[in-house]
Parts: sequence; structure tokens; C-alpha cells
Amino acid sequence: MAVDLLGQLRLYPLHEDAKPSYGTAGFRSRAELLPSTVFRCGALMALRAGALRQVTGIVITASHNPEQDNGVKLVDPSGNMLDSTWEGMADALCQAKTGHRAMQELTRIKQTWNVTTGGTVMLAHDTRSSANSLCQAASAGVAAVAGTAEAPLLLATPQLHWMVAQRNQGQPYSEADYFDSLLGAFEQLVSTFCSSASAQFWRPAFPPSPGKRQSPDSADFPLLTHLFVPQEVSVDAANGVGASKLAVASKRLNLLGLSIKLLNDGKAGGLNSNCGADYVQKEQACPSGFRSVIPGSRCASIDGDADRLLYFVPHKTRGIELLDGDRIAVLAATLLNRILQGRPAALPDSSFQEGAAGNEQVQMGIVQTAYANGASTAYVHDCLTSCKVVSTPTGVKHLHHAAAAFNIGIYYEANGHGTILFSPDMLAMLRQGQQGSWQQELSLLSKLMNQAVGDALSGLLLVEYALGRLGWGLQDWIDLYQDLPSRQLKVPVPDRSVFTTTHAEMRLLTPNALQGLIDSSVAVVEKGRCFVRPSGTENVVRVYAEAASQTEADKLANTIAQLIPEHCPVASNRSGGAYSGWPESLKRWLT
Ligand SMILES: CC(=O)N[C@H]1[C@@H](OP(=O)(O)O)O[C@H](CO)[C@@H](O)[C@@H]1O
Ligand SMILES: [Mg+2]
Repeated sequence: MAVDLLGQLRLYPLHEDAKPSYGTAGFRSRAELLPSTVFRCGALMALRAGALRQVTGIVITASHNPEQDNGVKLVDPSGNMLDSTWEGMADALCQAKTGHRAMQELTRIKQTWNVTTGGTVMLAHDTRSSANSLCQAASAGVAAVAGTAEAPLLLATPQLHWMVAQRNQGQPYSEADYFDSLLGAFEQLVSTFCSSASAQFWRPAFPPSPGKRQSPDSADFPLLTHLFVPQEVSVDAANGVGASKLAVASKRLNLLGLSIKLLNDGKAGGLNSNCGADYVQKEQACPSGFRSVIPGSRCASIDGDADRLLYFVPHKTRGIELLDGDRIAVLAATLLNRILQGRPAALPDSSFQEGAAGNEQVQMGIVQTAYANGASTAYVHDCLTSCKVVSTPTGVKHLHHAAAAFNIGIYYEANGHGTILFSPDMLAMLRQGQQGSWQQELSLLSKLMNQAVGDALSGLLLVEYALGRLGWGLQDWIDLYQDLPSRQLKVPVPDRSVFTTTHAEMRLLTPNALQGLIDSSVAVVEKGRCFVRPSGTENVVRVYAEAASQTEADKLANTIAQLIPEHCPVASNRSGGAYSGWPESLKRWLT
């Protein structure tokens, strides 16, 4: 039966306050403004599936944003985010003011891609109360172009990305398969490489002291006799979808001695409300619900859709020691570097060098953004010399592509969003490895790490494996380098599009004159670094500052934040009517 596309589009009109724009990770706004956007994304992803004759996906989530927000993340057949060449089409379609204009956009897409009917779209959603109605809108959009929308599943974002990728490769792709793949790899890694029998082949790590990077060979450490010491990790699940998923994983992990104590598991407390990875990183504070956690213990935090992971250690006071995404990347690079050296026990200690590549043919790289702490970048340059560092604009879509250029590409945003990619050539080579070989270890790590997108569960398993394998405690990891004090602020603006950037977002092109003022403020600050960029997920401009001391970093960030209002055009009533002039919260904050 022919579908009345125009009639359907008119059932989902663009809300007069909506201003959809494909941002850092898809479309996001207050949930009530979204039905039109979600419907149209349903149609778009069905057409993409039809054009490529593969399955695509949609996740209804606003990740770390508040409960009342929602959004759409669009999943390409590869399992990555929507190919950037389609972002413009997504914008044009979702911004079309009328059903008629939207239909013209869909017709244009059909003609350009020579596609008449939509294909299959997998749907997922997080725990937000608006999920139900938005999933219905997405399904209706898929059906409106004669595509097939599968029943929506409650999933963490990275699970759906993984499932789409697997399915298009003809591999098992259910949620149970996802857990089997990641947890099975972890189990095999621990039993093969962390047993007392294999321990003698592994040299324990040398914990360098900050500012004094000694040769790892000067360490006076005994060989370990067993490596996987039972651990307990208290995990802040942001009161989000990750809680129920981690609960599934924790049953199997318990058997290996890894006990996950779930906090902020959604039974009380709001989604991402004073908790979750974004809160912990931006506030540099302990999440709510952690009062019973003993200071000094091992803690982690994930975000509302479980694609970000951070570790932290609560102090006696409210403060924390944060082990962010940069540090996870450095830990991963250290582990991989040592595995690549395939260092058997017979080799004399003096042949071991932290930075030297174990296998010259393997190109390993770390991909960061401007938000990476300068100390982490310096550490990789100075101490992991075989590892290249690349910087890209914010957003996994950029980091992922840069990481794919390496044989082993480690990408992490400072906020804990990331994974490790293994190139097809590398995977083919690893398949030839024998039981217990370094190739097998890397091959298992490629299964542990979600190859489609950043995944908090992958990250947690990686950190626990790496620490166990290296024989490190959290303090050894912390002691690798000392973060430069930093401060991140966000300033609400009437129209963030007036802020444009260059040099991987580290410099402003517009508003004119602001970059010059930033430069002169930075010039007088010891180890100063500061940049301003528009958020791609919120109606704010973000300010990041780094300096030799916390006071200086705070001062620099505040100075620049206060310059922003005077460099913005007078507030109009755009942005969904959210601002008419500067909000009270900003005025209060500025004084
Ligand atoms: C500074 C920061 O943390 N930015 C986050 C945030 O993007 P913004 O464009 O900065 O709003 O959300 C993105 C999606 O989750 C994430 O990829 C990114 O790292
Ligand atoms: Mg997220």
C-alpha cells in the first residue's frame, strides 16, 4: 500500500521554537521540540539503509544532558556515526519549515542516491521518559519511506552501534552476543595472560615520579607471581541506561574477581543530575550518592547513555583525583606498547625501553582533541615516542576517522569518550598468532574494545585489564604524569553560530577581535593555554583554560568568559525562545 508521505510529514510539523542543527553527535534539544526531527531522521536513515542496501540505526538519547532533553544519534552501516557527507542533507531535511519542503528534500535524496524505498533501521533508546513517543516518531518516519523499523530496544548507545556493525558484517549481533564478545574477550585475556604461569613473562611496571622520568629499567620491582588481583570498583551509573547493562556484566565479572558496586543506578535520583561522567569531569567533584564510598577507593563514572567512562579517587573532602580520558589513552598506549614489544622473559632487562616500538611495522597513534590536558600530550611525546599524537575537532566522528588511519588507533576525548581501533590489516595479521602469543593478546583486545564507537563497558574492562596486566595500582597510573590545572566553563549565548573556529578548534575565526584578546591574556600566564568554541550539543560557548596553577587557570577562564557577552550580537529571541537577553544565571555567574 502506497504511503502518504506528505500526510505523514504533516503529522509531525516542525515546532515553531525548534532550530534543529546536526551538531557534535546528531540532533539534540528539549524533548518536546523533537518529534519532527526524529520523524525525519527515521525517513533519512531508512533511505540511507535503502541506498547502501545495509542496515542503519537510530539511538534516541541526549547522553549526558538533563532528563528533559532528548536527541537522535544516527548510526551508519559501519556502526560509526552518520557519514559526514550526509550531515548537510540531514540538516536541510530537518530544518525544512513545512511538510512540503521536507518532502522536496526527501525526493532530492532519493534521486541523488537512486533509491526508491527505505531499508531496515534498528532503533534504540535510553531511559528518558520521552523515549516512547520519540521512538514512535522514528518508526513512523521509517515507515513513511516504506522502510522497516525494528522494535525499539532499551540499549546503551555503543551497544546499538556494535549491533549494527556486526549485523552488516554477517556476524552475530544480539545484545547477548555483545556481552559475550566483550566479556568473553576479557575472560580469555585474564585467564591466558594474567595467570601466575604467564606472569613470569611480564615485567611489572615502573611507576615514575612526576617531573622525574627515570628509565623504566632502573626500577627495582620484583616479578609478579599473579596479576589479576581481586578488585572492587564503585561505578556511578548516572542514573541512566548503563546501570542495568553493567548489572548484567557484573554477574560474569564477579567470577573473575572484579566486583562492580553500582551507585546512581536509577532507583533514586535524576538522570545525570549531580552525577555521571560529564558532571564528574566538568565539576571535578564526587558525584552525589557516593557518601558511603571510602575515600581513596577505586571509582568510575559513566554518562547517561554509557559511551563515556572516567575513573576517579574520592578524597576525604569533596574533591577527587580524576583519571580522565587522556589518562585512559595513555594507559592503553603503555599496555599496547609493551605487548608489541612481545618481550619474553629471556630478554635482558636493559633491552626494554618504554618508548621504543616493539614492532616497527605497527603504526600506533593517539587521537586527542583541544580539551586534552597538555601534560598528557607532553607525556606521549616524551615517553611514548613510538606513538604519534594527532589532534582533531571535538566529537567522536572526527576522532574515530583519524584513529582509523593507524594500525592501532587509540582515541579518547578528555571526557572519557573513546575506544581503540585495530585496522583490517592488523586484525588479519593478528589472526595468525598462536595461543598465548602477543598477537592473540591484541586480537582479544580488539574484541574487548568496541570497534564501532566509544563504549564505557569496553573502557572499564580495558582499564581493569591494563592495570592488572601491568601490575599497577591506581597510584602508579596517577604518577605517570601530573595534569596541568584546568578550568572549563560554559557561557549561554543567544546564537552560538557566530562563533567559528580553526586549527582543530583551538583558535577562533569569529567574532573578530576575540582571538586577539585571548592571545594577550594567555601570553602573561605561565603554561597558559585557552580556547573558546561553540558547543555542538548545547546552546552555549565553552571556555577551556589551562595554567601552571589552579588559581591562574580559573582566572584565565573567567577573564575570557566575561569577554564573550560583549562579542556576541545583541540577544535575539532565537534558540527556541530560550533566551531574550542574557539569562539571570549568567548575570549571576559573571558577578
Ligand atoms: C567539551 C566536551 O566534553 N564536549 C562534548 C560534547 O560536545 P560539545 O560539542 O562540546 O557540546 O558532547 C559530545 C557528545 O557527547 C562529546 O563528544 C564532546 O566531547
Ligand atoms: Mg554519551
